[in-house]
Amino acid sequence: MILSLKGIYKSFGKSTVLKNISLDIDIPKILALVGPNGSGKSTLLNIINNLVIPDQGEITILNKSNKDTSIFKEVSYMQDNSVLYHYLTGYDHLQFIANIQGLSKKDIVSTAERMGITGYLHKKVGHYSLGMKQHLLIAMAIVNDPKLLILDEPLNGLDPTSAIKIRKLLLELYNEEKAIIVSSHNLSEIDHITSHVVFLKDGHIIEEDIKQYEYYFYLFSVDKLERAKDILKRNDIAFDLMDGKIKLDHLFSLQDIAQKLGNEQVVILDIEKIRLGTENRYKKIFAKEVQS
Ligand SMILES: Nc1ncnc2c1ncn2[C@@H]1O[C@H](COP(=O)(O)OP(=O)(O)OP(=O)(O)O)[C@@H](O)[C@H]1O
Repeated sequence: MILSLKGIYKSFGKSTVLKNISLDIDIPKILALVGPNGSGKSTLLNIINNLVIPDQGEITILNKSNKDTSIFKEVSYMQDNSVLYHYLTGYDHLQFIANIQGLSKKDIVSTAERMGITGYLHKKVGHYSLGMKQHLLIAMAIVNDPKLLILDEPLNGLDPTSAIKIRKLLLELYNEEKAIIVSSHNLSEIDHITSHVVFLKDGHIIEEDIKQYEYYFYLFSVDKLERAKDILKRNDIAFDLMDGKIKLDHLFSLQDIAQKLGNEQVVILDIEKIRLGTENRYKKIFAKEVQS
């Protein structure tokens, strides 16, 4: 097990942000941590990285306590760009990590090449755009080739081309047998890059395999709902109701359904083909928050 959380609690004053969080992560895995602003994502990531001390609970990384300094070569934590020094160059930042981690100049150069930042590596960070800073932060996180990579909002400020490149990089790292935890608000990106999602809601986690979101369904609006339900039941066609519409699995033949309803004077007003996806799952889990 690369990371194991057991019974983590954390409060700030009277507000309990994390309640009995337990989670096991093995390699290879790309896991997204998702939740509304203030739900405790950064607090949880900080706790994993021993930057915030939980009130209760245990964190082990590669079967060692997260307080054991020997694990620092195996873990990287990318925070937001406030950790960067504007008066230093990108190279200075990478060299600083290389010195601590006992890495060579070759490691810096190859990481810079992999991240496509060689062209501005010797410029001061104060002159970097948001996307350039983001590339440097990721370079700093991967230069030591860690087994566990924790990235807080890695796609922040990236244009579509850069986002596609980072997505590719994460998949490469996954194929190199890493475990990656990504905190992100970008739900459509999560569909592309992750295998599992952990939703943080009211201090608890809901962990799900993303595969279950990958199915499509149809939503039919009809003029005579009761008659349509009756027709489907008589024809042994399984359906659900959603927002006053008929929800059907995508495997049914649209033509066949339309014919059966039409034969009995039910008019189809609209048909939507919907992919469940992380965003729709999020809307369901956080229905109250989304509506308010
Ligand atoms: N050091 C602290 N002192 C007091 N309260 C804190 C502290 N750190 C976090 N909090 C509170 O804990 C809650 C969770 O904050 P956290 O930053 O972990 O949320 P988040 O999910 O990362 O939010 P966002 O998506 O906005 O980054 C918030 O209500 C925040 O105000």
